[in-house]
Amino acid sequence: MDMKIAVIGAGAMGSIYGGHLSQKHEVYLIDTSPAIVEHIQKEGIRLQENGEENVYQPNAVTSAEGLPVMDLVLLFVKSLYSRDALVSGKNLIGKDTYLMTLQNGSGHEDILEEFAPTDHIIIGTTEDNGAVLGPGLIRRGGTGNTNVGMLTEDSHGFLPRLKEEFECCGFSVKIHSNIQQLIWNKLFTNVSLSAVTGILQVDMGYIAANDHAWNMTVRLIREAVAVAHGLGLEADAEEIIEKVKKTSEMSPNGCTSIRADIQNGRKTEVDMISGSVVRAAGKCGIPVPTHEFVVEMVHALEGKQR
Ligand SMILES: NC(=O)C1=CN([C@@H]2O[C@H](COP(=O)(O)OP(=O)(O)OC[C@H]3O[C@@H](n4cnc5c(N)ncnc54)[C@H](OP(=O)(O)O)[C@@H]3O)[C@@H](O)[C@H]2O)C=CC1
Ligand SMILES: CC(C)(CO)C(=O)C(=O)O
Repeated sequence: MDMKIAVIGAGAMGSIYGGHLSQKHEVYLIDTSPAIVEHIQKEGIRLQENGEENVYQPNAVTSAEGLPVMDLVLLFVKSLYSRDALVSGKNLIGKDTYLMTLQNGSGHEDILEEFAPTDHIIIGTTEDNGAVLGPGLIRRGGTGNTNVGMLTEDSHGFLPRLKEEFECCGFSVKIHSNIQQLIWNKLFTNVSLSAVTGILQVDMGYIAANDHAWNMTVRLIREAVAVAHGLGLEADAEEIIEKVKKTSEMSPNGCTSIRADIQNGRKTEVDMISGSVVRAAGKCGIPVPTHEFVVEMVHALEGKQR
C-alpha cells in the first residue's frame, strides 16, 4: 500500500478512480448514500470496462469520521456539493495532504483553497467518462488522459509521484505547467454544447443540425473565448467552433451532463460551468450576457423539475 487516498463521492467517476486506485493503495470511498456504501462493502464495485466486468474492493464509508489523515483527497462529488463534502471531510486533510479535483467546469480552486494551502491543490481534467447503472455497478465509457497541474510551483515534487502511483493502477497521467489552459479547452464544449442541449433538452446532434441552436452555441463560444483571452489563455474561436461542431455531429444521440441532470430532476453543475465564465468575465471586465442568460435559464429549468 503506497498512499492513503480518500475519494469523496462514489458515483460514476469516484467508483472508476476509487476502484482502480484500490489495487495498489489504501482507498476510502466516501458517499453520503448508505445504500451505495453498504452495497460496495458487501459486493465491491463492479466496473464494466474493456468488454468485461471487474470487481474492486476499496473501503467504503458514509462519513469521514474516524478516518486517518490522507496523503491525497480526490473530490468526485458534483461541484455544487464540493464545499459541504469538504466540510464533512475536514479531518482527512493534514498539513501534508494534497487536495485534488478533476470535476468539470473551472474555478474549483476557489473552494478547495478554503481547505488546503494553494501549493497542496491539484486541479485538472479527466478524459475518462462513466455512468452509474445501479448500486455499485458502473459502466466505464471512454478512457483517456488524466490531466493534472498546480496553481503554484510543485515545490515538493508531488505530481511525478502522483503520476507514478496512478499509472500503476491503469491511468494515464499528464502533468501540465499551464493546467488552466487544459481546463478551459474542455470548458468551451461544456459552456456551449452542453448548456444549449440542457436548455433545449435535445440530443447532442441537434446543435449542429439546427441553425438557431447553432447560432446560440457559437455566440457562447465567442463570449467564452473573449474571457479566456482576458485571462491570458490561448483560444482560437474558429478552431473551437469547428471542434464543437464535430463533437455534435459525431455523437448525434449523445446526452450531455447538463441535459441529463435536468431530465432526471437533479441540480446541474451550471454554476461551475457557465457560472465560472460569468465570474471570470466579471474579473476581466468583459460582457457575457449570453452566459448570464444560460445560468438563469438552467436554474429556472432545475426549479421546474422539483
Ligand atoms: N460522469 C462522467 O462521465 C464525468 C464526470 N466528471 C465530473 O466528475 C464529478 C462527479 O461526476 P459523477 O461521478 O458523474 O457524479 P455522480 O452523481 O455519479 O456521483 C457523485 C456521488 O457523490 C455523492 N455525494 C453527494 N454529496 C456528497 C457528499 N457531501 N459527500 C459524499 N458524497 C456525496 C452523490 O450522492 P447523491 O447521488 O445521493 O447526490 C453521488 O453518489 C462531476 O464534477 C463531473 O463533472 C468529469 C468527467 C466525466
Ligand atoms: C459534452 C460532453 C458530453 C463530452 O463530450 C460533456 O463533457 C458533458 O456534457 O459533460
